[in-house]
Amino acid sequence: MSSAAGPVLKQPVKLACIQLASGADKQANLQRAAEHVEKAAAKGNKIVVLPECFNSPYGTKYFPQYAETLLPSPPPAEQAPSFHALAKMASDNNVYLVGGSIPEFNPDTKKHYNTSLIFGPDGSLLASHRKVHLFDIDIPGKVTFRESDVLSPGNKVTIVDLPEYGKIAVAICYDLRFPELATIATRQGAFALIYPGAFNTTTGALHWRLLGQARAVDNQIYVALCSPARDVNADYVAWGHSLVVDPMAKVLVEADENETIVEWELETEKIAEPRRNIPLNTQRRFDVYPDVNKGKIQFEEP
Ligand SMILES: NC(=O)CC(=O)C(=O)O
Repeated sequence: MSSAAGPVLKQPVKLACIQLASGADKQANLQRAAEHVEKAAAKGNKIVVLPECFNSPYGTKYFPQYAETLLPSPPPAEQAPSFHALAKMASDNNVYLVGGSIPEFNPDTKKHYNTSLIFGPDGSLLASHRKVHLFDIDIPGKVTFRESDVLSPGNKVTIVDLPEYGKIAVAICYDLRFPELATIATRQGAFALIYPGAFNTTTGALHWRLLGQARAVDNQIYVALCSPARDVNADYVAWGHSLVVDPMAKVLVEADENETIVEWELETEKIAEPRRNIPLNTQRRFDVYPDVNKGKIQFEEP
């Protein structure tokens, strides 16, 4: 559904990306995430974001090992410790929590997914997003990765309504490279595109910041990218550099590669002004590009 009014941020809101250093111990990762969510909340952040695969190392061999079964929802505690830890982090700290992503297993279909769980301040699950575009690339001598060896893709654009603030869109890492998903989310009224992600030292150096700025300027809304901290001893070395970009594509805050929290207050007028001054929203020519999906099609997921 297209939002005639465009993206709306109802009031200023502080957003934090936690650039978490995580390792092989899931319980320790959850504990560390909880400590950082508490720190971010204590500084007034109301939307807190964790990185992709924050509860495990990132790699196809790890997905089945760390996967949790998330259905039925809410799942039994022993089946989904990360789900329950995230719910508690959100409710203990009264924040909206974009819970990075975790590997998910659906025992009915026998499929694995890379899934982000989004919780409200009361600890209830508001939405989940399964990575739509799987990270299958081969840059010889640099980085080869095939998520599709193990994972299945999600098949929807994920918009989450935060009643006091407005709508956010959540997608995961490689999804950032696909502008269509971002523009559909924007037309549905999202004021921010939030991507837990884990680019690497090859593609991160080339494209992470550029893509964050590109999605922001394409859509004239905020973009937040949340990476794990870099661990040079990991199988997959994350780029780090979590950042927040404004609707004019200015990078407002950016981490280096170390564990840290980046935060920024998002402002209503910072969205409204560029949209008044450069009114892309009313100038689109869908008559010239009729193959563009105007965001009406949503697929149900099992
Ligand atoms: N890890 C990803 O999903 C994406 C990535 O690293 C890239 O696009 O580059």
